[in-house]
Amino acid sequence: MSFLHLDHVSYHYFYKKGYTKALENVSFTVPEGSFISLLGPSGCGKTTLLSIIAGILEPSEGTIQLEEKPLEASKLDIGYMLQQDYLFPWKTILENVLMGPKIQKMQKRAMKEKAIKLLEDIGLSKVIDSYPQSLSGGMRQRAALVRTLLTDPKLLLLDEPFSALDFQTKLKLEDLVSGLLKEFNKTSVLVTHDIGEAIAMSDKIFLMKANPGEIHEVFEVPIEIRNLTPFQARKHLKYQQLFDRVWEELNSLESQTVSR
Ligand SMILES: Nc1ncnc2c1ncn2[C@@H]1O[C@H](COP(=O)(O)OP(=O)(O)OP(=O)(O)O)[C@@H](O)[C@H]1O
Repeated sequence: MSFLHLDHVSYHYFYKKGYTKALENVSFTVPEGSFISLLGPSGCGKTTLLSIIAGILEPSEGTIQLEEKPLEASKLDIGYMLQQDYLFPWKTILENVLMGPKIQKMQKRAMKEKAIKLLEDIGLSKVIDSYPQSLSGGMRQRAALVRTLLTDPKLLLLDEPFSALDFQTKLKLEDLVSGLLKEFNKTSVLVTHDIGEAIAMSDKIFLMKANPGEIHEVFEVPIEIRNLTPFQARKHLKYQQLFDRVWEELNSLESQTVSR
């Protein structure tokens, strides 16, 4: 079943004296339980596209369907994970993950138990009652992930969630997040600048180009890599081969953008 479907989506930002074609004719389908990445040079419309899927921006043209219903009619919960963790410094980790209007409306005791279990699973059992400022960047991002997963969204939108972390922490978190998303059969869309991350985590990569923002090429990640953890995937020969192909294409797109 097509879980998420975009049909000829365009988005234009208007100013007093003109407009920018941030997205032009973007169409693709994401099956349930799969993980796709949006990769491309700066300004190709990745964040705009994610905001449209989240329902924050309305497309200038085209339609979006979730579970075969128009996005605006869908009751589906969408989770968002960003580069910044947005934890409140005056609340403990447990209080932070239980924040949010949706969680507040749910059964308090059951949610608290679920939150503690998830925090334990993700290796944060010792810091449940600590404040965010005493945690490392990776721990804070793990807490933010728990907050996102707690409402049990079927669709997860990840906007460069690992880009502010050091390399080692990022690799560990990629494995953790990928494992959890597979276990709970989530459908995910990741925005990233990192080719390796896109290959190691995704089923498919949509390489975008700028001016106007379009899908330039779609790369299928070989099944041999998809069955591995992201860390193991990075050591596979097929990972290297795909890395080289995507690198070459991205480089040529970036040089076209610079020479404009
Ligand atoms: N609020 C805005 N007003 C006007 N133009 C905008 C606005 N936001 C983005 N744009 C323009 O739309 C285009 C796409 O921007 P977007 O931020 O979606 O790209 P991106 O691929 O996410 O970029 P980056 O990788 O640098 O984050 C760019 O040309 C950008 O300058």
